[in-house]
Amino acid sequence: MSKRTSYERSELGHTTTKRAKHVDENLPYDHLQEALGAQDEVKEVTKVAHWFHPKDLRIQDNTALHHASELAQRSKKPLLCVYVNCPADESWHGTSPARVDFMCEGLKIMQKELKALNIPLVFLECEDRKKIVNTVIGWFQEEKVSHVFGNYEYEIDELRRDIKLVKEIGDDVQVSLYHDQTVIEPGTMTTGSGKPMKVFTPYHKTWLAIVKEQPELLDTVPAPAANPSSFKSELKHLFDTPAPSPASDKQFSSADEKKRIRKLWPPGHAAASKRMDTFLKHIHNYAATRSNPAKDSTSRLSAYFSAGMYSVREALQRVSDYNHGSADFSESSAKPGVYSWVREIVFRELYRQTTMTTPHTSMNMPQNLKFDFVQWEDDEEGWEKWYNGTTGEPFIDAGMRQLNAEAYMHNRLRMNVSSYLYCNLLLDYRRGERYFAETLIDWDLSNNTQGWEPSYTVFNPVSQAEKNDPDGDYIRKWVPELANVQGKAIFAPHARLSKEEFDKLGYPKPHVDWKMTKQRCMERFKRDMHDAEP
Ligand SMILES: Cc1cc2nc3c(=O)[nH]c(=O)nc-3n(C[C@H](O)[C@H](O)[C@H](O)COP(=O)(O)OP(=O)(O)OC[C@H]3O[C@@H](n4cnc5c(N)ncnc54)[C@H](O)[C@@H]3O)c2cc1C
Repeated sequence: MSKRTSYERSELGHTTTKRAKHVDENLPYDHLQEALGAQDEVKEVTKVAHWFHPKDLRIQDNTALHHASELAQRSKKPLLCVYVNCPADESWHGTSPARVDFMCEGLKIMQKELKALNIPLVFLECEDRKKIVNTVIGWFQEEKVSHVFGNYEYEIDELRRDIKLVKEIGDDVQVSLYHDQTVIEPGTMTTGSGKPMKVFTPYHKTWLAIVKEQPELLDTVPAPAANPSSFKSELKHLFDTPAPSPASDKQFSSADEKKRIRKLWPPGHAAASKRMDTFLKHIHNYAATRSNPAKDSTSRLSAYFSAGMYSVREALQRVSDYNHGSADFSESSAKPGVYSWVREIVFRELYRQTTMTTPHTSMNMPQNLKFDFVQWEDDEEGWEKWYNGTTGEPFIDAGMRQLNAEAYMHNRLRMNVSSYLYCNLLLDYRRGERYFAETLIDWDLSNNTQGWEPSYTVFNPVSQAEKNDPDGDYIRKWVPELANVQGKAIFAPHARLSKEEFDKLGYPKPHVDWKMTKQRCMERFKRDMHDAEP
């Protein structure tokens, strides 16, 4: 993948902890609610538009699109769809070439699907991310749109974008936003004292109870109804605007790479649905095998959820059908595979709630602000070895090589390589977080920032590999230098083989001593965080 490995200060840069706390106390989401509530109702419908964002790229079970369609049908007015392509926004967020290509191909599929319903999907180009709102408002005015629909995005910049939209769109256009990314609306699950829940175990328990009580939360909505065919000629100028293609800094490094990634990750709702079919055939094994990366037994649906090509409601509907029609996904009622998979979806739900209710997590700041006081090291050699997968720790190197080859990494490895980066190499975790964003096809700000949230747990890559890759097959697959190493030596070849045997492999010796660097990390965290006052 043609990707960058050194980042500008502004890309990793972050605000002060004081400012972070201020933002948390003045939620952009609340300001957006206020702005939406202050709008006058626009009674006369001229045209209805749905504005797609990079997280709702599907026409099936798309909440805002469905409501837009209903209004258009009721008022017998045309439904139009729009997407603003802003490469500068993608670069700002660090979106990977694989993900940009996946989205561009997905948009082409949607344009065709919508055209078959006589609904145009118009692509607007915008060079400056600060001008996205003005670009789209200009188009709404040109097309005399009276009602705009969209789904919420919970990251701070996107909430601010929508605040600007509502405030600047003018009195004769009404904006309506819907919750679409989750089963339970973010922000609504609160503790006894009315604060948003942040701890997984109680959140999970409550989530399971709510969904069991209200299985209708998993109901899906139909794709939009067709515009009358006469609109096809009336709105001729809106059909077939050229779909965006990846910008020059988002190109694959070779035609081979493009072919390989596209084969691994075919875009669109139909491809996601097929993947779900396959996964349901194996879901019974999920609890037992999900942590073994060699088994590759997880759903690999994350790219589809993160681009919104598949809705979690639709996925959970399918799981509920498998679960004998029941939305009781608790440990005591559901099969272990079902319980365990839904639990991961609940992590995803909690992380969206956290993004919305702790907005500083979208600002390159750790959730626990004390981690912002840690003095990180400048081990450039370690950094280079980490991203190339040549640290000399086989499990870490296998994970990083999978990431570089597939634009995806198994969850167990994500946990290990992140811990290795900020604990053992003691490098700023934000560098790894950004590298993930610029490489993963499934990059998702909520899951990525919260996956990278630093902690005191230091994973031991040798015992982790012994436990989760017991036969060493995952390591053998991704680190071919070790393909012929037998037995337990595969997990720590430098320590477990003779010097002569090791030297023949052409594999590097460990860049750092794990035990010593664990100790260094504990001392550093304690030293820098103990008296820190965010
Ligand atoms: C450091 C780090 C960074 C991560 N970055 C991302 C990211 O950018 N995008 C992303 O989608 N996930 C991220 N994850 C979470 C997780 O690794 C991936 O969602 C998972 O590996 C995707 O594979 P799958 O679809 O086969 O998952 P499955 O095991 O089939 O799980 C089903 C779905 O549940 C959700 N999910 C699974 N695990 C988690 C988790 N730990 N946290 C939140 N949601 C989860 C995903 O949407 C996933 O598709 C990260 C985890 C870590 C530790």
